[in-house]
Amino acid sequence: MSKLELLPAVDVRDGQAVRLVHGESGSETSYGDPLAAALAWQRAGAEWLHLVDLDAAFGTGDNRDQIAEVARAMELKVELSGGIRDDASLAAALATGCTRVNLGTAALESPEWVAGVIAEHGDRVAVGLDVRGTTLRGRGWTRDGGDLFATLARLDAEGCARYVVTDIAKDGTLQGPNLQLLRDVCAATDRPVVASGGVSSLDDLRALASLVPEGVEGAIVGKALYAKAFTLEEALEAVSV
Ligand SMILES: O=C(O)c1ccccc1NCC(=O)[C@H](O)[C@H](O)COP(=O)(O)O
Repeated sequence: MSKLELLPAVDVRDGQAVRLVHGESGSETSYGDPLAAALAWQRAGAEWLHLVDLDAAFGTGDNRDQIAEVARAMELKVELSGGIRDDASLAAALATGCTRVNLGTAALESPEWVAGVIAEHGDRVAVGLDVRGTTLRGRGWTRDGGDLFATLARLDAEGCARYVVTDIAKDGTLQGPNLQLLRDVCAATDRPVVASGGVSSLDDLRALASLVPEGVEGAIVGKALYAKAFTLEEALEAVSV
């Protein structure tokens, strides 16, 4: 059985590594220099980094140069997210050498463009399914964007390689992941799923690891690492079996 991949998160707002609560703009706690945070996760043994440009996601500017600097400095695999919605932002994201990009809003608002991107870039593209209940949210999670399962069926038919599934109600709250949502998504698709939002403990990671046979491939971990609920070394050890 494959082990659960762990993706420590570096979310960048106004040039700083931050964590939000429920993804809400204005709820930031700052954790300093994004490059320092990313290098710390790399030194601790991470194989992946989940790197988010929150300003690009919210439409309040971007941290494109800094994000590119972080991505280029990494030896590990990078999943890049936030505000990738057109040819220019996609080209800039791919040019960082990241392993894959995560499309969110575009999958809801520009389905034809996203279908073309999936057809052209295959496994280098994941789609973020950010939900409240089973309603998708776009534009930095501020606007409704349709039904989760209808969108999933469309993206599956278009050949989407992978989904990053976030329960917004859990994100940044340290309340544990929404395991039922993940089971439901895994039951609806044969594509791998990366779980995001709410991890609070090593037991949460073990619970997510138990869903690997159902299709959960990885878990993004943000707040718990910054709040020192556990170390990344402990997390990697917890999911190593
Ligand atoms: O990923 C995005 O594009 C995004 C857009 C708008 C708000 C938040 C966004 N991402 C947040 C994350 O990816 C978090 O780092 C991740 O869900 C970790 O959550 P947690 O472990 O609960 O801190």
